[in-house]
Amino acid sequence: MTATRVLVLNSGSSSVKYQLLEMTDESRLAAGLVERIGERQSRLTHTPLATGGERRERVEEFADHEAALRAAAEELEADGLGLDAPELAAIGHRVVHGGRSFTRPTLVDDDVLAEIRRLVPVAPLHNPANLTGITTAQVLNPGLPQVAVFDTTFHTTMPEHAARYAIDVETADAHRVRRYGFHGTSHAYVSRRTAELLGADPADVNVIVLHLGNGASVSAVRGGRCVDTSMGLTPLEGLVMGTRSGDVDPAVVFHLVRVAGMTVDEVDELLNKRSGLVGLCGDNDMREIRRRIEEGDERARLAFDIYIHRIRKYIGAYCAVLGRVDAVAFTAGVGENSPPVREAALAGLEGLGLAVDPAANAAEGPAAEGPRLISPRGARVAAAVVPTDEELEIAHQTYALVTGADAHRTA
Ligand SMILES: Nc1ncnc2c1ncn2[C@@H]1O[C@H](COP(=O)(O)OP(=O)(O)O)[C@@H](O)[C@H]1O
Ligand SMILES: CC(=O)OP(=O)(O)O
Ligand SMILES: [Mg+2]
Repeated sequence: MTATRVLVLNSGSSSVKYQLLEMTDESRLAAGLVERIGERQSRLTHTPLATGGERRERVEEFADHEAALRAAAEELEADGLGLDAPELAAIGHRVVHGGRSFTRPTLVDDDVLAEIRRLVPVAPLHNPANLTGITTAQVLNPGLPQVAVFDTTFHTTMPEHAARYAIDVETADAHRVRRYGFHGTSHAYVSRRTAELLGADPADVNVIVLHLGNGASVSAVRGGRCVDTSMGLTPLEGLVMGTRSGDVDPAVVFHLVRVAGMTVDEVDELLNKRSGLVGLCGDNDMREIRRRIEEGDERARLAFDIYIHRIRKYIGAYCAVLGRVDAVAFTAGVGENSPPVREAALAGLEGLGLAVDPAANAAEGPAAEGPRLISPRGARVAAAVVPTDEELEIAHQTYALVTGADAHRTA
């Protein structure tokens, strides 16, 4: 029997998303999510898509990522899709930080694991979870190929003038301090799909991709290659995010340590977990923030305005970086689902050739599924909503590596 299936694991700081894909037709056989890992009431939801069965839910304590993955494996097993099924060709893992070591998807061995572990200090919320995903899967099926697909890979094409910080070169190099960028799998996939939406070859298209999820980043993509992105040494730089501050004057850190008496770890926690939208208004879910704004809540309004202002600054900056922009693409949880964010991000930018068609932007139901344009006919720069699919992209990369096939093109 030929093994044509790939299991994809996307382990986040407190959640694991997984999907089992049949690569011959790109169908999804099962999908699931374990949330609130480490809390008393973790929740697993599992949808057995192959059988058309009912969605199942388990609310219980999953103390860590290993427990969460074992539970996910049990659910797959219950559908006859366990990790020892002969149809399974490999497991593809999202790994957030690959430093400069990994410029392509990589088959995991002990050296690869050691390198991912070495990078934990620059992705403390993400790489430990990714490592646990790999080591747990290795225990569950020791013979199965495990492939690491890195968030940083797509950004390794950034030129030195975009990737370097203007700090002493020897110090920076000694400690590998530079801009790496993240969400690369999403930026790669969405920029390619945007070119397809325009009916153009990705090599001929310049795109600004706005990945607006809980973590958020923007990239400037010229002819299919990343030339700049907003995240840096770690996923903290750039846009205002759900709980992360994005750009601040680095002296804020010295000030809080010297004047407020905080420890470096406390400042780290402040900027990563108690800042961004949650720090500004107490909520990080854009739906809730919009609801509060409708009720006249001033703190929610200001948080929204700060969030949008930062996005607009990056759009302007990346117009200058690219020189010619063909499209601005919105993706991820907020980018795909929030018409007010898209409208506010592009309002008044006609001078840059950007505009939003209100009806297309607000469309709901079947008209709002899949990649679509939201700019008016004849706009100089296309504005688009292009749903990301990190899992499909990771599955492609993984399958290509283990079968020796070409990873693309996707549908
Ligand atoms: N219908 C919606 N309207 C507005 N925002 C939404 C909607 N659905 C999801 N979101 C936003 O998307 C975020 C999650 O985005 P997602 O890309 O799934 O993030 P992550 O992968 O980082 O967990 C939520 O926190 C919420 O702010
Ligand atoms: C790198 C990063 O920020 O990832 P996420 O959005 O999944 O937190
Ligand atoms: Mg995400």
